[in-house]
Amino acid sequence: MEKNNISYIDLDQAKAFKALETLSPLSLEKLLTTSAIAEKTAASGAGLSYNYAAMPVGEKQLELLEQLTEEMQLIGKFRLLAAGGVMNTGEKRKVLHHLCRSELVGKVLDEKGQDIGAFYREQQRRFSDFAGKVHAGEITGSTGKAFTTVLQIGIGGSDLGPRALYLALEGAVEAKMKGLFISNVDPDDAAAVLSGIDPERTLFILVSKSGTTQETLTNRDLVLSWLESKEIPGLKPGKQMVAVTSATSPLAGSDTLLDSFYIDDFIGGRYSSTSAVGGVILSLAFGPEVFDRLLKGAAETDAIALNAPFRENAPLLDAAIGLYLRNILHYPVTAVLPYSQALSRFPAHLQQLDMESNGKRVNRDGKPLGYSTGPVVFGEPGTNGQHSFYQLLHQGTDIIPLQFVGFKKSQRGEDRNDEAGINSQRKLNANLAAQIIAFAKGKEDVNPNKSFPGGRPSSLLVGDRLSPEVLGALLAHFENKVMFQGFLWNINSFDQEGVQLGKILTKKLLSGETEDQELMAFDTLLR
Ligand SMILES: O=P(O)(O)OC[C@H]1O[C@H](O)[C@H](O)[C@@H](O)[C@@H]1O
Repeated sequence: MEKNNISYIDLDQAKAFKALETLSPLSLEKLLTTSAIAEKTAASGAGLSYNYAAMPVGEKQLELLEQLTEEMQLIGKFRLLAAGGVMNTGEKRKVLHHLCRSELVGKVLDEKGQDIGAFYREQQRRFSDFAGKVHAGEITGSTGKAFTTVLQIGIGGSDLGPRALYLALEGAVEAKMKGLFISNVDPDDAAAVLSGIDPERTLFILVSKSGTTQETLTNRDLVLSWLESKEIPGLKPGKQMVAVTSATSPLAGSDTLLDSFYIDDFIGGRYSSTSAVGGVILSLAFGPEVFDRLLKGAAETDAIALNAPFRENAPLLDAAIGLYLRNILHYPVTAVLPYSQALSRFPAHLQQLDMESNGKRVNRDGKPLGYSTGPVVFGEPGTNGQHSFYQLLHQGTDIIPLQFVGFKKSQRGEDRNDEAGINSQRKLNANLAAQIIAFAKGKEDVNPNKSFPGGRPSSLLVGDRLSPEVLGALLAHFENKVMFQGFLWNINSFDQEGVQLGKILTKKLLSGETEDQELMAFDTLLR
């Protein structure tokens, strides 16, 4: 037992988990009733609700899952994390992305006694003030023209979350600036984006927490050279750019740039969308007040995740049921299917959030695990996915649990009734409801090729409309679900050693230091 009365045991040592393993699986068809649909629901933030009536868990499973969350002390671990506990055991760091939204359990001080939350709020005040001055024309491009476009240069957590949130907000609120993104080191990415912008009116945001990421530094240099190449009188490339980085990075304190905004090492890349990493572009593109609304929604979900009892705690329930699917029913894959085109890049963000957090094979102390951990995550918006991979989901040989997301209203409210008086939003959600039932119940047919096995589980997160608050809640729902599952697997969800080897081999190859014959042979194929 460590201090704070928190103990860390592997999942397969938990009594409740062993008891879960003894239960026989339940028939989804028997569990799925209209009363279950009415009752098996829990709240997340900003009015989001999580329905798990089409998941294969009955009363006994839910009781044992609740016991498991208590035995593994999930809430105590969350409280410890939010209070500044060193929960990133691989890098010996605190994990403080929640602090960007609220002081969930009060102030958090660093080793020098500084208030870390105050630092985050000061940075938010700075970039909010900066955005206001850009919108007012008080801050312009180096040739005196107003900025109309904001272009983020970053990759991984410095791109996926911010890009997903930008696209999700485009239809929710009036944009003040056009947002664009360059991430891949593939020169065609930058060339395609740069071909469509006005260099004098584009503000570049260079985002790299470490300040050392090869793709981002390469694209920074490419953009600065591109600006130089335009030979526009008076244009100073560095003064068309701001940086977002950690105070310890080589990019910190650059005086060649227009300004810099900071995060610290306690904000992990895939958890950084509610820090300056997402906040600068979202405040410039939509206004600081919109970013504030997003933070408010996320804070509501954080509070539910920390304080609500199990059956009323959507992130905790979602995490526990996901554990059951992964470690009792042994499903290695899950799909997140948002029935909202605005969330087109949200599954891509969740791939990094979930798979980079929980794609681990040793526990938080480095001991190899004897059970499965993070699932493969994929997804596309509905209804498009129905015309792509739903064949496998319905009639394939493997069961893939599904996580649907839906909204009662469209964002823009621009719709049309057809001759039967049915509008597009109604058709979108009728498809969603129909898919849940088709997956769960299936359909028998004398022709095996036309029969649907059913028994394919799904959950549904539903909100009224995808507003900034609901988007913040959705983001925090999955961040907290991933965190809780990491606690259940007793792993460190907050470092990412698995991405280092590829980088090392690339660096050796490019510097001519490698002696790996096979690596050089493949490199030759590509030159
Ligand atoms: O923000 P940066 O330091 O440039 O890192 C960008 C990304 O690259 C790393 O390889 C990690 O896998 C990600 O977690 C991180 O978000």
